[in-house]
Amino acid sequence: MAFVYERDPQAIYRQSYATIEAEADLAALPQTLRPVAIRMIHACGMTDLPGNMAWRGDPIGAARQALAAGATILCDAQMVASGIIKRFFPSTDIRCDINAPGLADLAVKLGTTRSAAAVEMWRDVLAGSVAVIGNAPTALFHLIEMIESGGPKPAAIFGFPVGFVGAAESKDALIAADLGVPCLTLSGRRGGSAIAAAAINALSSEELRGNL
Ligand SMILES: C/C1=C2N=C(/C=C3N=C(/C(C)=C4\N[C@@](C)([C@@H]5N=C1[C@](C)(CCC(=O)O)[C@H]5CC(=O)O)[C@@](C)(CC(=O)O)[C@@H]4CCC(=O)O)[C@@](C)(CC(=O)O)[C@@H]\3CCC(=O)O)C(C)(C)[C@@H]/2CCC(=O)O
Repeated sequence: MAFVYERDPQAIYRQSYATIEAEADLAALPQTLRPVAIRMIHACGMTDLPGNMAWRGDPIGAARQALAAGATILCDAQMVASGIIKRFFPSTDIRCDINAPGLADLAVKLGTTRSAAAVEMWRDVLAGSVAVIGNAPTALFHLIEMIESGGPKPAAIFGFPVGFVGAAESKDALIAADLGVPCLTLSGRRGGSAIAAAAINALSSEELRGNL
C-alpha cells in the first residue's frame, strides 16, 4: 500500500508553520517572542502554548547577544543538548553534565538529584552563559538558589521543567525571583526537553532566515 503524504521537508515545515500561525494566538506576545513561540509549538503540537508563556526582560535579545559573543549553552538534560541543532550554532559549546564523572557522588553528598548537582558543576562557566532547563524541576530550583545566594549569573535562562512534582512551582519561582537575568518559561506542568531545545533553535540566525 502506497500512502499519500508530504515528503518535501521544506513543504512540511511551511505547512506546519502556516497551521501554527492560523491556529495560535500570538497577539499578546512581543515580536521577539513570536518566532520562539512558533518553534516551541512546532515541537509539541500545542497551539495554545502562548497562554502559558511567561518571561522577564528580553531573554531572546540577551541570549542572542551572549551567543554572538561566544557564550556556552548549558543544558540540564542530554535530551535538551541533543535537540539543539548543532549546525545552527557551529561555534557554540553545548554542555550537559548529567553524566559527568563524580556527579552521582556529588548528588549524594548534597542530598539532591543528579540534575541539581549537575547545575552545581556549572559554577565556573555560568557567568554570561545561556542556561536551558528542559526536564528537571530540581535543576531550575537549584539554579535560582545559586544565583539568589550570590552565585554567577547567566545571560539568560530558558526554564521549561515538565511534570507533576515541582515543575510548576520551579517555574513560578523563576518568574517571581528578581534575579536580574532575562528569562523565558511556561507556567504549569507543560514543558520538556523538546520544547526547550526548540526555543534555543529559534534563536539562531539560520532559523530567522527561514533556512530550516
Ligand atoms: C523526577 C524526574 C522526572 N523526569 C521527568 C521526565 C523525563 N525524564 C526522562 C529521563 C530519561 C531522565 N530524567 C532524569 C532527568 C531524571 N528524572 C527525574 C529525576 C529523578 C529528578 C529530576 C527532578 O525532579 O528535578 C532525574 C534524575 C536525577 O537524579 O536528576 C534522568 C537524568 C534520569 C536518568 O536516569 O538518567 C534522565 C535524563 C537523561 C538525559 O537526557 O540526559 C524521560 C525521557 C522519561 C524517562 O524515561 O524517565 C522524561 C523526559 C521529559 C523531557 O521532556 O525532558 C519528569 C516528568 C521531569 C520527572 C519530574 C517530576 C515528575 O512529575 O515526576
